[in-house]
Amino acid sequence: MVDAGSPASARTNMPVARHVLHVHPNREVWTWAAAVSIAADLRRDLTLQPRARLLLSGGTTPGPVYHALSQAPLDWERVDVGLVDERWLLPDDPESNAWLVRHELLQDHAAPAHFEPMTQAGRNIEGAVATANAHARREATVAVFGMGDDGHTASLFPAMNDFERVMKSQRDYVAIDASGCPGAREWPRRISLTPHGIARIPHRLLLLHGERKRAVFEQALVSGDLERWPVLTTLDSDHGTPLHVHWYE
Ligand SMILES: O=C1O[C@H](COP(=O)(O)O)[C@@H](O)[C@H](O)[C@H]1O
Repeated sequence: MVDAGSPASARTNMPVARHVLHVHPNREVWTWAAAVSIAADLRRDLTLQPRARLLLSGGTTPGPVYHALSQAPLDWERVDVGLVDERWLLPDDPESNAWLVRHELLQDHAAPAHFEPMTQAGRNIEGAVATANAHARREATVAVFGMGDDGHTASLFPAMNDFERVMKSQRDYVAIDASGCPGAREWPRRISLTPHGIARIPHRLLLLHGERKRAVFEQALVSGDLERWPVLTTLDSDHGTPLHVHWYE
C-alpha cells in the first residue's frame, strides 16, 4: 500500500492523505480486496443505522468486484443501491450502467438489495435527475468510481458542455451533455454525480486496471488541473477522508 498526496492539516500540521493507493498483484486479489472493503463499509453502517447506501459506476472495469460483492453475507434487504452515473439508456439496455449492476451485483446474497435505476420508460431526463436528487437526500455510505483514459470519472468529462455549471452545481446529480467528448462514446446524454455530490460521500473507491490508467491517474495528480482531469474530483470529501485507489496491472 502506498500513501500519497500530502497537503498539511491546518490544525495538526500533519500531512493529510488525499488518496491511498493499493497496488494488487493480480486481478483476483484486486477483486476481493475491493469487495471486502466495500462490504466492511456497508456492514459498519448497518450496525449504526437502519439502512446503508451504495453508489456504483458502470463501464468495463468494476464487473468482477460487483460479482464478488454479491457473495458477501450482509443484510442486503437494508441496502439501497444507486448509480454514480448513467448513460441515457433504459436499464434493460446491456450498455447501461444499471444493466451491469443488475447482472453482476444483484445476484446471490445481494439479490434482496433495493436498486434505484435512474432511467425508466416514460421518464424524461429532468424527471430522472429530480428522482436521483430525491434519493440522494440520504447520504451514501460508499461509492465506487471508475476512470476513462481521458481522465473522466462518473460522467464528468473534460471539455463537456457547461463544464463550469456542472462542476459548481450545488445539486448532487445533474444532466450532462458531453457531445463532442470522445470519452463519452455514443452516449453524450447522461446523468452524473457532481463534485458537490461526490464530496458528501465518506468512503470512495477508485477502481483502476492496467498501466495506461495508472499513468493517466498519476498524470492527473501531477497536473492538478481539474478541468483537464475531472477524476481529481474524487479526491475531495467533506468528511476529510481519502480516496482509496485499487489498482492491478
Ligand atoms: O462511461 C463510463 O465510463 C467510466 C469508465 O469506464 P471504463 O470502461 O473505463 O472502466 C465509468 O466509470 C462510468 O460509470 C461510465 O458511465
